Amino acid sequence: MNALAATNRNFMKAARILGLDSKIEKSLLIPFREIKVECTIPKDDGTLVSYVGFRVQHDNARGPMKGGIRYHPEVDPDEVNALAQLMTWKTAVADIPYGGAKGGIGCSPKDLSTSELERLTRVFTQKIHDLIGVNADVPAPDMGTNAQTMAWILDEYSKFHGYSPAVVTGKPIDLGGSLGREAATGRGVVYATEALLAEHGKSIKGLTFAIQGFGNVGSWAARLIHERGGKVVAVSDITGAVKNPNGINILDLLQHKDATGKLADFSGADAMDPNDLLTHDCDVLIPCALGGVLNRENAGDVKAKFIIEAANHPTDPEADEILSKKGVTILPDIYANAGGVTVSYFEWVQNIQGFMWDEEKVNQELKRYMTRAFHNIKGLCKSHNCDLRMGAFTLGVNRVARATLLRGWEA
Ligand SMILES: NC(=O)C1=CN([C@@H]2O[C@H](COP(=O)(O)OP(=O)(O)OC[C@H]3O[C@@H](n4cnc5c(N)ncnc54)[C@H](O)[C@@H]3O)[C@@H](O)[C@H]2O)C=CC1
Ligand SMILES: O=C(O)CCC(=O)C(=O)O
Repeated sequence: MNALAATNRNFMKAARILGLDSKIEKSLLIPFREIKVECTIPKDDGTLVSYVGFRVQHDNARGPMKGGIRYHPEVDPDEVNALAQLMTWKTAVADIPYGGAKGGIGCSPKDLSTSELERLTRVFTQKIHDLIGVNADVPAPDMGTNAQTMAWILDEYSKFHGYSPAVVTGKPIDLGGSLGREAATGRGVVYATEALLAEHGKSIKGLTFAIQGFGNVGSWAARLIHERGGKVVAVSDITGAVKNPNGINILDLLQHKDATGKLADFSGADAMDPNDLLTHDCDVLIPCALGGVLNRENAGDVKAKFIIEAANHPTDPEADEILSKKGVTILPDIYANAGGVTVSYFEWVQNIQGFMWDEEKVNQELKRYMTRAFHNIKGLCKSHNCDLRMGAFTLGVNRVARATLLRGWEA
């Protein structure tokens, strides 16, 4: 099932549990605005090449729209639409004053030079600058983008609108980025995991973890789990996969990856088939890469008892059903990976106030927001007798529906 059909299905299930009327349902499902732009840039050799960029602004009932920008060859309008909708529910679950948006460019960032990436980002910003803004829509990094990408957007946007650091989050610290934002999604994943495990009388220490994706989210989650005494027994990324039943030394693996650009040939672990990562023997599985990776083909073979959805939409609804029948507990994306956008909110607040928080305060507040959201979700699981995904969806959808009604937008 494609990402949009799956996301709509989860939304409809939540809407039924909440008893929303059909007018509200429709108003919440249809995106506020969908933008598609052509971005033509000269390559370093002088030839022209065109890319298609998207920004979907899903909903702004609770505040400015918020969400990352992805650079990946498989970016398509339906997926961006689904990811924008997920952002609306995610910001509401985290209870931060935002709506949802997402953007992307269909390109392969690893095949572009730094100057080509800069030109592409600047052209994309020129095409969307009048539709984003500090109080309208605030982009951030996602797969294939990073703090440097945000710096280029900030600079290009500022040429049109004056210096506006709060127009993007996930910026470099030197340009008003927040301490702790780079690690925030992975750190939030770890706080969420701790909250879930505590409910089951367990802790990270001594449990085994398999992690798919070793970029921003995966590498930070792995490092913090390792720090807490969890055993990361398998890690994969686009370059390959490694395993060690006694636990991989993540700091050494990070050094190896930095030095060689790949996971393979790491002396502290054995090579494994990346296709086996999701079904590897472990207590906790953390997908931190692409969407739709858990599906009806592999869900039956998953060995983990807990899945923490650090990636967006890693679990297809068919896999959801199979896994729940097997008794696997899934912590859903719109909660589990909300740490990134939560610290993005702290960054935006700091920029607007012109005041910088220290990292300890950022991490403390992040933990408070993640723990509060977990207890809010559990409360709804109890009252609606539903799983964690529906607990999170009903929490987010209800908050957005209430704001929509209060603003008189239901007609
Ligand atoms: N960066 C952020 O703050 C947030 C990211 N997310 C989600 O987390 C996921 C990862 O994002 P980032 O870490 O930021 O991206 P990234 O670009 O930093 O890293 C992506 C990682 O996935 C790996 N990967 C790509 N294709 C793969 C494959 N077929 N098999 C195994 N690994 C593969 C890459 O090699 C890389 O290690 C995405 O789903 C993103 O939407 C969610 C919330 C916030
Ligand atoms: O930090 C942000 O604004 C958005 C992060 C994001 O794209 C996500 O949570 O999926």
